[in-house]
Amino acid sequence: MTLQPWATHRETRQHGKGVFLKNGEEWRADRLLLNKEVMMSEAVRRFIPLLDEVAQDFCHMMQTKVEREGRGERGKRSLTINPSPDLFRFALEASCHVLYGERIGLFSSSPSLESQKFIWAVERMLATTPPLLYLPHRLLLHLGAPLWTQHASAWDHIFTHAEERIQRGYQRLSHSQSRGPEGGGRYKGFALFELGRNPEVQQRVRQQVRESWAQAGGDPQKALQEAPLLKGTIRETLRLYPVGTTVQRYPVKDIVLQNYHIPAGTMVQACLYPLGRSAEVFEDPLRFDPGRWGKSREEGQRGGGTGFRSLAFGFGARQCVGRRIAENEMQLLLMHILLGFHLSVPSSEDIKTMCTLILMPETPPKITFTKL
Ligand code: HEM
Repeated sequence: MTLQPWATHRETRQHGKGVFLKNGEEWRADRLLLNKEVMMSEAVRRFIPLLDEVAQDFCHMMQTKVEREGRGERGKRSLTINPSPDLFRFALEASCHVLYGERIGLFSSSPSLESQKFIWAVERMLATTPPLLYLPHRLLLHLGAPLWTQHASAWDHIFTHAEERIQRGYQRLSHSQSRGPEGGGRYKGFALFELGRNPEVQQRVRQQVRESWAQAGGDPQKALQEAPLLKGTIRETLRLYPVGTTVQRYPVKDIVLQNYHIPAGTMVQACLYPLGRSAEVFEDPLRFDPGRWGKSREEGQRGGGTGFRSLAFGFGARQCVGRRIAENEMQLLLMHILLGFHLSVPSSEDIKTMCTLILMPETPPKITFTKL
């Protein structure tokens, strides 16, 4: 698996590498700057209202949709849909609002051509990445494979879109070349599904959210702080459905792991899917229980006392730089959905998943939204 052709293409286009592709001191300097912009508590305080605005707009859009297309008595209508396309738009709209300080209008019934093209580019880029990672690049070039051309032009479009916005003077963040919205819609779908098929859990989370929202006086950050089950829901979702399925490291010196000698430079991967479902690590691992994360670190969980159980965003200095954006975006979305809708599922059978670049449902689950 190689990222080299992508890195070379970016160099040709003078797009720079970004933290994702850099290493060593070069990486550290950029990363420290980015941490200030999107990871530190001051930055989080600044961007939460932006995410909250998008989450509330998403729910208004859903309210209108349920009212217009749903069944049942007016004011209490239900609509069963595969919400993935809407959630994907939400993830893009929310990330762009934070990164560029600009809304791109994806909830509109007729988004601008520019926004549509941006969505197509992101979709195209995501769809073409997995095969390109595993097929020999020279062969693809030799065959004149359209896959690579499509991939490269999708990235070009994403960069142009970002650069235009940055040029317009919005200085939220220098373009991070993020793996950003990847998977953004996906794990939200998994979360809605688990809440839908676990009505008691859903009710418990909603109860906490109602109380915290009522007490927060419209301050979204305060509301999240007082509703820890929301964060637990995210962790629980990513435990069972880790969108990035592995975390990788290359030890800088020889180490011994579980009595295996690992030479320096060997790629070592933690496989998050089996980890999250292991009875050696989590008590009753298949139970969706957001409350398990609120308990003291070791209570209700098995194994030694390392705390390295929630690894979906990686760990340490190289952990996901978009983590605070993704966590808060998701919590705010769930908060507003739970305040406005009851969720249920037409089928509570386990979702079959497949792993391409990220973990995806074989068939996205359908969710019934009923207005409260
Ligand atoms: C559910 C959402 C997301 C998940 C599960 C996720 C997961 C991850 C993981 C596992 C890593 C590797 C961490 C490590 O090796 O320790 C990573 C890195 C990264 N992520 Fe995310 N990510 C998400 C959303 C985002 C968002 C929204 C952005 C940007 C806005 C982003 C930008 C990045 C970047 C730039 C890196 C590379 C950081 C570096 O190497 O310094 N991610 N992500």
